[in-house]
Amino acid sequence: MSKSITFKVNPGGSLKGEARVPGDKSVSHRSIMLGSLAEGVTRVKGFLEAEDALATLQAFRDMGVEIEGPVNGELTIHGVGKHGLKAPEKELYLGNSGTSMRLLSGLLAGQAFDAVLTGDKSLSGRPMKRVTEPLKTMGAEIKTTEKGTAPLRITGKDGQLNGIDYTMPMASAQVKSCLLLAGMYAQGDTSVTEPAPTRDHTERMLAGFNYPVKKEGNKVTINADGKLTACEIDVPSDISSAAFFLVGASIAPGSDLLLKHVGINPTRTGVIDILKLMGARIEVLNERIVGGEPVADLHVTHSRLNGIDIPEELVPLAIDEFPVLFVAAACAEGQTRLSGAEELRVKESDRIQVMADGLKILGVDAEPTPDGMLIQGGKPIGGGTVESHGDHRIAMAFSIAGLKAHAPITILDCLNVNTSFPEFKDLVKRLGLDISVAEA
Ligand SMILES: O=C(O)C1=C[C@@H](OP(=O)(O)O)[C@@H](O)[C@H](O)C1
Ligand SMILES: C=C(OP(=O)(O)O)C(=O)O
Repeated sequence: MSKSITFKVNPGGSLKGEARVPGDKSVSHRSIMLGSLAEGVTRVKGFLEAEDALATLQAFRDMGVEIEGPVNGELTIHGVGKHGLKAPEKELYLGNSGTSMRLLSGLLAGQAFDAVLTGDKSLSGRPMKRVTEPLKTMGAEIKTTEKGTAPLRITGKDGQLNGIDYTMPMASAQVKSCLLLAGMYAQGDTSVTEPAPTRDHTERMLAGFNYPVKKEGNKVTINADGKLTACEIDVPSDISSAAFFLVGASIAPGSDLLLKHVGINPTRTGVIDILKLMGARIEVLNERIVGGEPVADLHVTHSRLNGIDIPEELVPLAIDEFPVLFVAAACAEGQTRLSGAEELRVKESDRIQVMADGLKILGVDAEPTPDGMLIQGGKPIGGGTVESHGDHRIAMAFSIAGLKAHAPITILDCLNVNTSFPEFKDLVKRLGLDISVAEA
């Protein structure tokens, strides 16, 4: 029986102190995938011990990879080499994780065995044709439901995939990474061109494992000629988790927070740029490179925010941060307009509709549009009961809204916070939010 969890947030407070949020989810997924395919033993530090990354870990155990840990975020992966995975005895269940399913579809298309990928209700409703169509052009055999959704039934085409030169119709790091992983098993070059820059953790980590990958402008190219050599991976803290605190400290008077060791890869820092355009006070301190990824400490204090038109080029660079950025917009003076963000409609929930519905319940003037939202901010935020629709980022975003609300906020269906940030409620409470959890 799955339990249900409700967050109850009392209004007001500020966020103060120092924190290190958990490891980056995107980097954690990729550390398991590439570590498993490498030759030798890969050691990972800072791994995200949350359901999504653990689903990827379990999938590789199910394909015969010996992985020790995680213990305090540390893993030891005994790589089996590019051709060493074994046929799983059962379906690979990937829970709520779009990244696991889309990246694995590419990786498994060229194996010497068949596999079936399944997920929870939310993941089973998300579009998979964006990966299965280009993979089929490469010669892959993958069956979806009629709607183009999971389960994905993959017939391994060992040695029979061909490279392609593919221009993505949407800016998606998952599609790009899926095709690059398939390209490691294809004859000839596989090139992926992106319409706008997206997170490049796959490319960086491939280079870290010494696998040749070429980048020219917005085109990335790979082929099957390389091999992965085991390495050490230090996963930075997830800027997508830090985002809740960046917004919380910006909107709550008296806040002063230091967030340590946050990944500031330029393909992920849209949230900092957008908040700064709104007038946020965020200092990027102690910048350094850790295991091929830029990292810094972020110091954020309260400031007055103004509404803005969010530049469209920043959208893919902040794609997971919009639920909480909508809360920032609700607290900012004047109008904030988001456009060019239709991808938000196909995440764990329809993040445009679900946020607009919840903000309206709290008395915020929020109008959804097909590809974004219009928010008239600066008026008092009220209390009420909102639905997270089982989407972790919605649950955490409405919790942060409590800092500026005038009455308690109850958020239903919050169990899925465990997919990316199981420590959220304890950490945000320690830093100053009056949050409690009720289980049913
Ligand atoms: O590649 C990744 O790790 C991710 C890419 C993004 O998805 P899209 O590629 O669908 O934009 C993002 O929303 C997701 O949380 C993680
Ligand atoms: C969209 C997300 O993840 P995924 O696509 O991996 O489910 C997210 O974490 O916000």
